[in-house]
Amino acid sequence: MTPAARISAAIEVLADIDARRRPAADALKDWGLAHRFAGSKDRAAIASLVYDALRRKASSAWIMGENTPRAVVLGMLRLQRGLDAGAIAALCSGERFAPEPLSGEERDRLATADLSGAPAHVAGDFPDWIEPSLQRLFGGDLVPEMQALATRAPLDLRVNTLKVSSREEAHDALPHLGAIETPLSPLGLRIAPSEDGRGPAVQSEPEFLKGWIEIQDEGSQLAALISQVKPGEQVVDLCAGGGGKTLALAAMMDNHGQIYATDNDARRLAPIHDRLSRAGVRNVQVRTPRAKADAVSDLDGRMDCVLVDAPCTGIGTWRRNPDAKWRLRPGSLETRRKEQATVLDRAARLVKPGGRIVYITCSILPEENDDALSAFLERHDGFRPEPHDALPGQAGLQSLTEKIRRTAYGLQLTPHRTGTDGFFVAILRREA
Ligand SMILES: C[S@@+](CC[C@H](N)C(=O)[O-])C[C@H]1O[C@@H](n2cnc3c(N)ncnc32)[C@H](O)[C@@H]1O
Repeated sequence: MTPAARISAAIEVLADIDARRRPAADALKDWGLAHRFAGSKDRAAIASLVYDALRRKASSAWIMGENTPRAVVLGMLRLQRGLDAGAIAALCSGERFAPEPLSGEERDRLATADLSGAPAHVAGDFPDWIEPSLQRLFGGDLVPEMQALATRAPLDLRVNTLKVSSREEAHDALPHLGAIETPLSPLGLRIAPSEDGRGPAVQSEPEFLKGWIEIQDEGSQLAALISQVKPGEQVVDLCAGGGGKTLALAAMMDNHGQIYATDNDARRLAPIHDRLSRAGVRNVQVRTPRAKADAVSDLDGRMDCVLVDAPCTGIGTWRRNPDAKWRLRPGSLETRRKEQATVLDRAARLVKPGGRIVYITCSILPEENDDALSAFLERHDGFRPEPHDALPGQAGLQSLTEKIRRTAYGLQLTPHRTGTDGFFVAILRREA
């Protein structure tokens, strides 16, 4: 397919996403099935155009003066891909499979594209109804913070110290990936996003299959490190899902002590078994929930650490899932908040006197972070937030100290400040 035909296809897919209010991945898959002539490179390039358009949907529509799939793609080519009006006009030739030629107004707008005067939710590409919440966290940094969340994310890997002695060893075994060391996590390797947004097929690398590396954002690696779990501890990973954090904790504990990994959704937990065995983890007991029974009821009051990687809106991962931002609704935030209260209350019963709850979200909304914790502290006597100034240093992450944003109770990572996904981490200590 020609570059112009790929742009036409991206406009078509965006129209489908809008019309049927469906996830981008589903619309892209259907497009591929209906256009079998398109090869894998074409499909990847179209997906990349669609995701870039979703990242910059509001600002692209703003510069073009209308919110149609065509306007969003044209605006994105200008704002995100840096093409000038002439280059975009050359792509829109109107020839077979190419988009229709630019109108006079489109050409003018592309030539003078400018976001000055745009409201924050347009310049930062996010739904306007969350602006007051984000303003509470970011204040004057709101727009640069949200613009950073609208960029493409790199692919981060975590080196598994249960299998490899050092990050260098894994790095040297994978020279063809062109990875660099992540600046903040001592275990991370980073592969920059490519020009067309395609990543390497890391999951088919022999080193991946041998368990040397896992795909994990640096922010998620840091959140696990901040928990400071140690060999010999008794730990519940209450919202273990596919096990990203579980694997990181097991490596920190060097397979000593015990992690009980559970989740209320057995389907989400299912992939953990293969991942644990590939990673050489031997100190994790998976507790799969059966019907409505509590899978960890025998552990109440006995845990040194309960990790609550809470269900959340996932706003901190919008670089990777840009279509999620336009589907977020106030109702889903309310649902997540109730779930957060439920998991925190469950964690409180598991932790022993002197033990701790590590609360993590991949959100930047205060409602899901500090507010969830202050409501918890109102409901539960005998817990206090761990002073968070010292946490990065205690976790051996001095380089994080200057960069991280501190909130009332926790630490907030963001693409703008720490170059990671948006993660929140706080520790609540149960009094001894
Ligand atoms: C952010 S995801 C976990 C990601 C995972 N820890 C990782 O690092 O890959 C949140 C998880 O919480 C689970 N969850 C939601 N409500 C829960 C509850 N009441 N008890 C336990 N898990 C719950 C969801 O099924 C989901 O898998």
